Amino acid sequence: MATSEIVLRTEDLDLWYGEKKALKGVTIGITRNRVTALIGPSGCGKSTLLRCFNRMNDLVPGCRIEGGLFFNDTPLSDIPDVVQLRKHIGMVFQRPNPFPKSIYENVAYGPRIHGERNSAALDTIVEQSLKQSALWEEVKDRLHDSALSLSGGQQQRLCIARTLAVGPDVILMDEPCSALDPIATSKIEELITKLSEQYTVIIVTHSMQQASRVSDYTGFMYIGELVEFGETTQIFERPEKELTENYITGRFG
Ligand SMILES: Nc1ncnc2c1ncn2[C@@H]1O[C@H](COP(=O)(O)OP(=O)(O)OP(=O)(O)O)[C@@H](O)[C@H]1O
Repeated sequence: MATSEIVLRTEDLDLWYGEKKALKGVTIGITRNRVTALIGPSGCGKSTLLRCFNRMNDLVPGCRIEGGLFFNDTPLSDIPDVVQLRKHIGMVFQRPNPFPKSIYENVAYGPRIHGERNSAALDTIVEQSLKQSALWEEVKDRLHDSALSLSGGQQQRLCIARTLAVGPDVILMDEPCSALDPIATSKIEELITKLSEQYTVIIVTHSMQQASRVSDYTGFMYIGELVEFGETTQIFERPEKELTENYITGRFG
């Protein structure tokens, strides 16, 4: 595969939280404009790996990383400014976490931080981002209402809009539907599929159904190791490793 198709990559990546080794020799390449799902039992290191990609682990005391971690072939450690890095690699968390501000201000916040002051330009970014996150029709008449007045599913789509507003390449999603009901979940899943036309998405999920519905590639992790990685259909229909098969058939979890 041409390197240009790989947007993010790790090479023999180890990570420790103090004495505890949470990632063991993980090598993975994330394909541009595709959805990659990370699955595996609780505590296997899915979120840890996801957080490596936008250096969220930098903030964790005692966390140490060895091995390669690259964004478009540039080592992540060479990128001096994590604010700039996170403009390119945005993140959506498990629980929707809008700021206690208006819907408009939530989306305009990032572009403002990155220097956009023109109000017409901000209006355009807010409208486009809300359209891309499939929220515009529901909120266009109440942009100045508090974001906290939205439902959980709407708040999560607002958080996605907030990420899109700064023009990222990659969107990291850490169990984005785990706090949502089935209808809100299916809206987010539809959105993920649509977003992958333009963005690269990496999603951590506990739901194998969700991984098989939304992703092109799946990585199965177990106790800090990436046991198997490949096209989602292959992982779910013809896993190569017995451990993967045992997990996806529900023999342990
Ligand atoms: N900030 C931290 N400090 C110390 N240990 C941590 C920290 N974050 C995670 N860990 C440990 O690292 C291991 C991997 O955790 P991680 O959250 O990445 O797993 P996960 O697969 O995402 O789990 P879950 O599915 O339950 O969210 C676990 O043993 C966890 O306890």
